[in-house]
Amino acid sequence: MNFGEHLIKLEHVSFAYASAEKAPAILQDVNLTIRRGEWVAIAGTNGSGKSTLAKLIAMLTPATSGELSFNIPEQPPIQLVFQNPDTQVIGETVYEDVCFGMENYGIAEPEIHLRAQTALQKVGLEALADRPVAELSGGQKQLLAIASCLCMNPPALLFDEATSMLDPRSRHNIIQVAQELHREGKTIIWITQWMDELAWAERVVALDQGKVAYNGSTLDFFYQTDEHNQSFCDRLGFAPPYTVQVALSLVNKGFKLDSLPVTPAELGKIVSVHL
Ligand SMILES: Nc1ncnc2c1ncn2[C@@H]1O[C@H](COP(=O)(O)OP(=O)(O)OP(=O)(O)O)[C@@H](O)[C@H]1O
Repeated sequence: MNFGEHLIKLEHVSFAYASAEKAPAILQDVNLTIRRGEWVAIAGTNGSGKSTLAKLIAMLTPATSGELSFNIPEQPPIQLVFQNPDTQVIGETVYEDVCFGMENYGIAEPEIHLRAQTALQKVGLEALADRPVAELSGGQKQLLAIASCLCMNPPALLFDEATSMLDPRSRHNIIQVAQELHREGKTIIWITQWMDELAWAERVVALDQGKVAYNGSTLDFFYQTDEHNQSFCDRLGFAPPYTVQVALSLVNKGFKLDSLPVTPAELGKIVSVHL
């Protein structure tokens, strides 16, 4: 797949907290390019530096050394969806909340209304516009957080473990909304510890103790093995998603699969050829 020009580029970027001078840097010599329209997943164990990298990419904190360049004329360039939607909710009602950021940006009233309606529709919350935010479920609050981001019309959205507090149905909803936004051309940066969520990404960047341990295709992350028959996913200490486990088990039993799946739908298609 061909992506547009680079949106964000990190060259030899390191980050250390001033308060932890003697400890190793949280991010070490990170080189990374994110292109316009791409879906990049950033994975890694607890403490590997994912959220720190998110803060740098979102310009919330400066790097200690190295260079970050942004090729984003739009304002605001990136919007973030955090793990806990309660940290992002400000308004009393759904409608008020979704309008808050736009008011702060000085967007004119008729435009605010139009954007709010469009964004709420996109995440399926239009019927709840007058509902107090306090009465929303966690999943609905997360959809509201996404709607608030969309109102600002950023070219890129960064989801920092945005599904980790949600039940499977709400998780599915959020992923579907993100997929739709990606189809519309938004750049998606998806931070996660859920290996099955990597399936939607075009590229996986895996962090290990602050360093980029892998930067490549999702397929290779799960299926390319070293001399010890360990994939990148195995080496980072994660269990591969169920789809990959089933495919590997079929291959081990002697099935010749035409291609290797990362999503359940791909697995279904491949297996149906053998029926
Ligand atoms: N304010 C701080 N001062 C010093 N060290 C910090 C601070 N905030 C985070 N750290 C350390 O930075 C490291 C990376 O944290 P970060 O939150 O980026 O990791 P993460 O991969 O997002 O982890 P998780 O999956 O648990 O959210 C951790 O070792 C953490 O303890």
